[in-house]
Parts: sequence; C-alpha cells; structure tokens
Amino acid sequence: MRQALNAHPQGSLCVAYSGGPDSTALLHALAHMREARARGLRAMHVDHGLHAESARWAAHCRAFCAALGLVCDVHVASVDRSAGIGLEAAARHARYTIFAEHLHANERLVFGHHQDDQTETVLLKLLRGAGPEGLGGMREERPLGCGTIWRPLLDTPRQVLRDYVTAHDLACIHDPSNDDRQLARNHLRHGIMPLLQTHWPHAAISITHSARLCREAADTLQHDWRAAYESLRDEENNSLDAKGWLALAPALRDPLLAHWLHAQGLSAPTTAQRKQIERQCTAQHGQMPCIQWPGTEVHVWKNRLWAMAPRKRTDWPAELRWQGEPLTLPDGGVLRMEPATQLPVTLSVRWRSGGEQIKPAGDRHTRDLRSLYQTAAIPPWQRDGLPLLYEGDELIAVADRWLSARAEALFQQLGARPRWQPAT
Ligand SMILES: Nc1ncnc2c1ncn2[C@@H]1O[C@H](COP(=O)(O)OP(=O)(O)OP(=O)(O)O)[C@@H](O)[C@H]1O
Repeated sequence: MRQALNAHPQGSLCVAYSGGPDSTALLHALAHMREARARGLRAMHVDHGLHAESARWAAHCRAFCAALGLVCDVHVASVDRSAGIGLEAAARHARYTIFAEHLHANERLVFGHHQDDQTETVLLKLLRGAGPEGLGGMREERPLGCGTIWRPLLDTPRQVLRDYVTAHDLACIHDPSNDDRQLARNHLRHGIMPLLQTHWPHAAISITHSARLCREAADTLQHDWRAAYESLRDEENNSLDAKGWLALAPALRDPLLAHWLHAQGLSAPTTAQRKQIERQCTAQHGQMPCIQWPGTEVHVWKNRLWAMAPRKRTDWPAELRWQGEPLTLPDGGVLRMEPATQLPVTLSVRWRSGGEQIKPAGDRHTRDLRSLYQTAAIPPWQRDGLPLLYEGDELIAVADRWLSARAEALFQQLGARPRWQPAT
C-alpha cells in the first residue's frame, strides 16, 4: 500500500474520508508517511444527512483526524431525493458536487477505492452493456474542480486494507446501507463475488486487468470520437448532426453521445435509451416523442440531436391573469408589452393542451396550432411553453407570433404589442 501511495509526488493531498474501513486505512497510512505530511495532508468528510447517526459519524471523523494531528473539513450535502435517479446515485452526485466545490487548486483528492470496488464497478457496467470506457471502470486519475481525483489503491485488494485496520486497531464507522442486499452492488459484493471466487480465485485480478486494457482502448478511441464531435456539433446551438452521429461505429458513437451530454451537465442514457435515440434518428417524419430519462431529454428534430434538462410541467398553474405587466412564466420565459402599457382588459395566459385553433388576422382559414408550429419550425421542446392569450374563452394570440383580428385591433388601439421571451 505504501508503494502505491508514493506514486504521485506532486500536489497536496486531501483524503475523501467516509470513516469506513477503507478510507480509514488510507488516511492512517498517509498520516504516518513523512512524505505525505510534507506535501500537505487533510481530510474531507461529506455528511449526507440521510442517516440518524450521520452527525455522530461526522464527529467521529473529526476526532479521528484530530488524533492524527490533521484537519477534517466536514460539509453537509443536500441530497435531491426527487431527482428520480435513486437515493444512492443522488447522494453520490451531491458528494462529488461538494468535493468539486471544496477541493483546493492542484490538490489531489485521494479515495479509498480498491481492487474489489473496481471489480464490482466493472461487473456492474458489464451487466448494463457498457462499452470500453465503462468496462474500464474507475480511472486512477481524473480532473475534478480545480484539482484531481486520485485512486491509488485500485490494485490493492480489500483484504489488505481490512488487515491494516485490524493490525492497527483502528475505529471505523459501519454504514448499515452497505449490508442492504437490495442494492445491486451489495448483492454482487456479498452474494455473487464470493461464489465467483470459489471457482476463480483470481477473478478480481483478471477483471481489473481487463479493465485496464479497456481503459487503454477507450483512450485510443477518444482521439477519433473527439475529432468526429468537432465536426458533428453545431457550436452555436449545441446540436449534433443525427445522421453523421448514427453513421459512426458504435465504439465512437456511444462515448461521443455521453461526452456531449456530460458537457451540458446532463446525464448519460442507458443502453436501451441510447438505442431509442438511434431508432429515432432513422424514423420518418411525424410526431416523435422525445427520449427522456431522469435529468435529461433528447429530441431528434430537423436531422439533429438536441438535449436539455426536462421542464417540469406538472406544477404549472392552469392559467395566469395578465394585464400587460412583465409576467414571468412557469418555465422562466417572460411576457411583456412593448412599449410598457396596461391592457384595458384582463387576459388569461394558458398553455396548449391539444386541439387549439386560431384564425390569424389576415388569414382566410382557421389553423390548428400543431400545424402552425410545424410550419413555423418551432422546436418541439418550446411548443408547450408558448403562452396562449385568451380573452374569456377565445384564443386571441399565440405568444407574440400569431394574433387574431381581435388581438390586432386591441394592440393597435394601444400602440403596443406583446413580446414573449422564451426561457433559455
Ligand atoms: N461521505 C463521504 N465523505 C467523504 N468521502 C467519502 C464518503 N463516502 C465515500 N467516500 C470516499 O469514496 C470511497 C468509496 O466509497 P464507498 O461508498 O465505496 O466506501 P464506504 O463504504 O463509504 O467507505 P470506505 O470505502 O471508506 O470503507 C471511500 O473510500 C472514500 O474515499
């Protein structure tokens, strides 16, 4: 373990310290290495506040560090339980957000992930149909915030760390969620891995070796998909050429998509969702549903891929009353009169629910909103957010784009017109 911890001599160190046995062994070993202390060593603990004991755990971490003469910074995370990604993933997301915010410049955040964690990660990825990047498992190093994540123990078996804890009689936290067999990782750890290792005693070594090869393959492929990314992406609106993307080999297509989404702060799709996107790229015209998963939606529109965070419509009010004042709409768009003026009537602002029609001034026909939107090439994800202006039960204007004869007369008389600024 000492040798692994000596590998990267630059930068001060901050141990990601959960208080569990692995990060306890890591922290203790580093605290007893003169070289590590000379570089600067501290610990950071994230209190997720999810467990009745979590404040006591944080206190334990502080006390353990104090006994070693180290500072332990404790940060309380706010875990978004409504994100729809599961509690474990939401806690992980909150934890890494905190790490990124609080890591110092050029500091190395050292994790206690070991060979058995890596094996589990790779097997879980395999079971989800991952490609070379995913099958490569955790990377030993990657940038985070203004520092670097460092996992020096990926080739160290768990048992070495547990033996270290026992030999030094170190006090550790036992997190009961690690015993919950309902969680896939725990089932793998406690049920499948022991079985696998009775037949293949070197399974962890072989699997982590394969993972290393996959990481190298993924690095080689990265050169190609990055070049493709530059040529397929429209820098201005961040969309991707759908046909060009689909024509790529899957080994380039998948990481390119994941990178494109990640760069926009969005989450990656499962294999099934990615296949849906591929099908959508070749689908003929028509009303195509978007592909959605927690935190992200992808549209195929005008031969391009577009991605965004979903807008929650469920909590929108049925209507808003409007008399011309600047009105912030539930999706963040704004409706106002230009120049600013008060309307002589109160209009109600609603959103489409399907089947609406309007007869635009100067048009001989009544039009369906659906066909108006299609002809005017309004992006599908903006359509639900277009404010519809009603006088009583009569639809007199669609945002600032289509006005009925009644609306034209009303606004002409005022010398002002509505202006709609879509949400960004
Ligand atoms: N709440 C936390 N605060 C700081 N670091 C954490 C926290 N949870 C996990 N980590 C870091 O991530 C690594 C892996 O996390 P994982 O959830 O697999 O481990 P754990 O069961 O919490 O504890 P350990 O790995 O320390 O025995 C830990 O070794 C530790 O470095």
